[in-house]
Amino acid sequence: MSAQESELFKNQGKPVGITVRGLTMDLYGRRLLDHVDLDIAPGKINGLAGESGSGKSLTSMTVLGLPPEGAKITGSILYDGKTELLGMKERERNTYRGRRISMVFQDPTSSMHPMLSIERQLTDGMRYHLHLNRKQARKRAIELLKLVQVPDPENALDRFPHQFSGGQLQRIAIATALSCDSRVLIADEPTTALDVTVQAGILHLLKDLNEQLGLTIVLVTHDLGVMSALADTIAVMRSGKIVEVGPRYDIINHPKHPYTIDLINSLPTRIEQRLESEGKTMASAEEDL
Ligand SMILES: Nc1ncnc2c1ncn2[C@@H]1O[C@H](COP(=O)(O)OP(=O)(O)OP(=O)(O)O)[C@@H](O)[C@H]1O
Repeated sequence: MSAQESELFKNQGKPVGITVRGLTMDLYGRRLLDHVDLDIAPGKINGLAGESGSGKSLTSMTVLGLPPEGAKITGSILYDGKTELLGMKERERNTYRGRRISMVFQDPTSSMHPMLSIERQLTDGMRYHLHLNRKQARKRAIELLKLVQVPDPENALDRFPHQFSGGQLQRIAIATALSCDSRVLIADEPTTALDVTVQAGILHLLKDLNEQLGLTIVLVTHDLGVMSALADTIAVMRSGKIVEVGPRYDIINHPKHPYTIDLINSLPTRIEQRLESEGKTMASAEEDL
């Protein structure tokens, strides 16, 4: 089933954006984020790039509402142009985390309990947030697994995380992230741990969810190859700051900041080698998506 055919996300209203302004974070006397301005555009795939340690995950986790303990944070994070998330009371924040904004990680098992069935992983959130009974939650879980194209959903619900491949688990993690109708999905290195064919399947799924459901996606990755295949816009981070932002084409083809130029220059060999091993070119890989 394609995302368009799913009944799950009907009546969701328009896509939602998030506006980050002047986001600054200090922890143990160290400045980790420095006046980050970021427009997460509604219904778009918003890329956030930069090498390891540049602050991508800290920015994402703060937007999700899970900054590190003890961090001093200033600035503004506006949900849908009107609701200030920063400084919101924890109880209210909880209704945004997982219900409006969700996240998937590089390692899908990091957000799963190894001893709980896929049904429990998928339905706990819905039962708590959406107040569904077990039967209703199971029905919705089956729909969600169909949406992310996990084969034989009924059977899958009775199994455990270790019985699935990395790619299938990432699909299940995406289904869980969307289980309570989130309108913004932050995908932090969602394909980094997967081999290249499985990677293409997950990227395809994210694009489908974005286009068909109007899901706003923040795609966080150091891999500009993944970025160039998927993102509408790219923001480049370095040392806790955004150094360059623009449409994907401009950033990939006409980068201005020396750091972005270095990132791009380190890209072609890696990507081309990877695609060549599959008998593909960059252009054909994009057509595949
Ligand atoms: N909980 C924490 N306590 C202290 N420092 C932290 C914490 N989390 C991140 N940092 C530091 O903040 C900086 C940015 O880290 P962050 O994880 O956001 O980078 P990143 O760009 O996402 O890289 P990676 O892809 O490796 O996660 C790094 O220097 C990191 O060491």
